[in-house]
Amino acid sequence: MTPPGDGAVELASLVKRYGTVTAVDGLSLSAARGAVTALLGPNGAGKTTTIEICEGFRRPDAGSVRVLGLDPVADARALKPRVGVMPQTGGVPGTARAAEFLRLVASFHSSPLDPDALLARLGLTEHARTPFRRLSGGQQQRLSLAVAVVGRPELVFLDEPTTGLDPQARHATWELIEALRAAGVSVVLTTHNMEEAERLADRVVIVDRGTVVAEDAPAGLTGAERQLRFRARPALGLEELLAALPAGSAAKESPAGHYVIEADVRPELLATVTAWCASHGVLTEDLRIERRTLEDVFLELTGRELRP
Ligand SMILES: Nc1ncnc2c1ncn2[C@@H]1O[C@H](COP(=O)(O)OP(=O)(O)OP(=O)(O)O)[C@@H](O)[C@H]1O
Repeated sequence: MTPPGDGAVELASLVKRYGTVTAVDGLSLSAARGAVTALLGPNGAGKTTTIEICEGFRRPDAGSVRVLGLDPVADARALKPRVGVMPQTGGVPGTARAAEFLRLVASFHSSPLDPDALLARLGLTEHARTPFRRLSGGQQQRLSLAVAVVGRPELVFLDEPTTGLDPQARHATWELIEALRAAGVSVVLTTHNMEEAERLADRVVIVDRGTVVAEDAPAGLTGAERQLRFRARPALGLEELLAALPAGSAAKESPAGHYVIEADVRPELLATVTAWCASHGVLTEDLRIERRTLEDVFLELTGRELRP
């Protein structure tokens, strides 16, 4: 096995089974220090299990784990003050009042952030005295995020930090994550939000069936290839249009009335498509040239079928 690198997180050939289910199946990844690494993957892909192994909450059945160069289980005491954790749910006792609990966590650290300023930043000042279990789902998540970062950790694990948040809270969370990155903190997060991954991540790691299927910077994954997209009336004769395009082009309608042409996008291609539309009495709307989205790449790599 190759020796681990010096990333904030180094995983090599990680395996975790729950009975007959292999949740993590030989997963290797390196999350660079001072960078935001986003794990994307369908439901059940093994993201949470992987993060929980990094947090020392679960032991792998095989493979190696290094977090800030240490073993998350054997070196748990050394890692605790250096690593912040925001679990997918919970993480705070139900009866704990928001501000009291955050101040308590802050008191365990040598140079914490100001808990009240953090509550204000995450829009929780009005709920400072509310017990955790009485907070709304989105407020609970924001408090969990505050708890994860109040100790000025070197590394934070955020499991779906913005799922279920309203747009305001989502943007406040993104800004906080950007500020962490600017301060040199290493961030490993999971998300199902492609916009979030594109906006925040230095590196995106796509996980499927317990293993990494692609990893790169967001722009590296979406590539330089471009597509032509437009809207028009449903059920245009795509085969006929395709026949007019250069060999190797592809065209699809999904959903009805939304067309994508994947081809070498040059001025001549645009001219051919618009000429074909004109000769068939088709008025195109929103005709545009764009890169593949991260969601396109994600669906290509992981397929469209629902996961059990
Ligand atoms: N404690 C457990 N006992 C048994 N099976 C489990 C346990 N935890 C997770 N699994 C199974 O392991 C697989 C991976 O789950 P995991 O929660 O790691 O996926 P995930 O990628 O985080 O999914 P999601 O996007 O839905 O949060 C799933 O098939 C899940 O049902």
